Amino acid sequence: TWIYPAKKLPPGPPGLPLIGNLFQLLGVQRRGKPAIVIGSHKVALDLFEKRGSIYSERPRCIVANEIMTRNLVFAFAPHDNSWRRMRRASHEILNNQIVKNYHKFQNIEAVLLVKDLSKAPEFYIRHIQRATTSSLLSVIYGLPPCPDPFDPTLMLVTDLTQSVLDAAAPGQHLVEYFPFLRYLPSRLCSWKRHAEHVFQIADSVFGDLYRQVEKRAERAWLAGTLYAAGSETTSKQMLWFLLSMAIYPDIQAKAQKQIDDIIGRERLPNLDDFERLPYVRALIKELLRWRGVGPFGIPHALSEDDYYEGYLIPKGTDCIVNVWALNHDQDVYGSDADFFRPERHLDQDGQLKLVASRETKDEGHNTFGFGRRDIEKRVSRICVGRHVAVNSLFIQMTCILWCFNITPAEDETGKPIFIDENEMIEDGLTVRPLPINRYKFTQRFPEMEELVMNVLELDGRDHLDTED
Ligand code: HEM
Repeated sequence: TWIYPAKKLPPGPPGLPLIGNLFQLLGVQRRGKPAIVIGSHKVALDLFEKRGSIYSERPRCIVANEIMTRNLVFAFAPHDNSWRRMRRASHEILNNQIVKNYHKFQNIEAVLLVKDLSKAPEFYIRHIQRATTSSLLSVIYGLPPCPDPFDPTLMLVTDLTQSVLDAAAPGQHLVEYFPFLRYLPSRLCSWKRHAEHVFQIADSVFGDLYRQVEKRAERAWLAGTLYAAGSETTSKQMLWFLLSMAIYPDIQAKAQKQIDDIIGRERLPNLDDFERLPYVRALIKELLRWRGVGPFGIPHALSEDDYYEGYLIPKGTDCIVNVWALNHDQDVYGSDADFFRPERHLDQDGQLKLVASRETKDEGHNTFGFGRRDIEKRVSRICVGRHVAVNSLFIQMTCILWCFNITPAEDETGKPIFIDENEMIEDGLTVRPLPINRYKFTQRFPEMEELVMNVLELDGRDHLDTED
């Protein structure tokens, strides 16, 4: 990071690292590319929402976008007509109204999830990935649930998504700063061979999935993008949920009390309970705020010169938001912003309320990114899958809390292991908790298994036994 030399450009940090600084707007250079790092709600709102039409470009990303996915993943693609077509098409199938049609898939996946957790809790990460990914297979491709947590296609899509996320993280490859390296022959560059290999595999996997439902392969990558973008993010957010429940038992107990009061023990929760469980919804908002999976979101870029507060921001500038800092801003969330406290999203009657900042809209966090909601079909880059994501989180979390008490696993001496909420693994653009086997799932009442099997039987899914 260097200070940008020209006087009228935003001020740079004298030797400060990029992450964690408290400036509202920093002008920096990343190996010759102009960039700004935004650390304030006001600046993010001014630039990405009020001036969204020119701040919705994506930075050029040679490896992730041009080689690995040939501009076909619209999440990283330029803000052009092809992006507009794909954005509009995904809005049509993922908007707030239409997502109600997917409740049935999400409900049944959550029931399969708790069944898997009770049978083989040691594979909790795979169970969560399976449930999230499989419900997206149903939403996007109309395919039936995939019961096997080790299904080769699901595992391949997880690996492909990880390769793209890694390659898209700022600073991963020298070629992003010296674009002429792109023209070196593949045999001389392992990064290029890897990127081309990822493209071949992804093209064949997405093509095969798409051909199972329709012959028109040209939309295979659009569907593949939604599938890949949604599965990794939502599963990692669920891993943070398990961690938060294990280390905040009082919050777990409050959520369970509301679930027990409203739903009782005679039936499992489903997505029709959404409005009736404000504490669980506040818990989701708080989870996305406190440990959002994307600490820097996806960078935007500026498509024409702009002046802001007297500073020139040149066309082509990369715009990175320190989403983590915004989500932990004490001016917005108070002096306890670093703590996990769902109550901050509730009023004195226990109903959801807007947290202090109008900039976060009704979401109460910035983890789904930026852009105007009213014109999101045409301009905005805000996460197009956020309604499906919140519904998946809601039903998976509610079913787990209804069935189990989540506690830290015990060590060989029988003592609960210590789980550090600040330890995390960075996977390119996303973060997740450490993957050690660290939770105990204790059934809350004996009739649980029978009720779960009844639901699966009624749905015709009782034959889906993952142990086979
Ligand atoms: C907890 C879950 C999720 C999180 C935290 C998340 C977060 C994000 C973020 C930060 C962005 C970038 C926004 C920006 O540029 O300002 C984004 C974009 C996107 N998300 Fe999500 N997402 C989640 C789930 C999903 C799901 C379930 C889907 C699909 C079903 C999805 C599809 C997409 C797509 C396609 C984009 C690119 C939008 C564009 O560039 O126009 N996401 N998401």
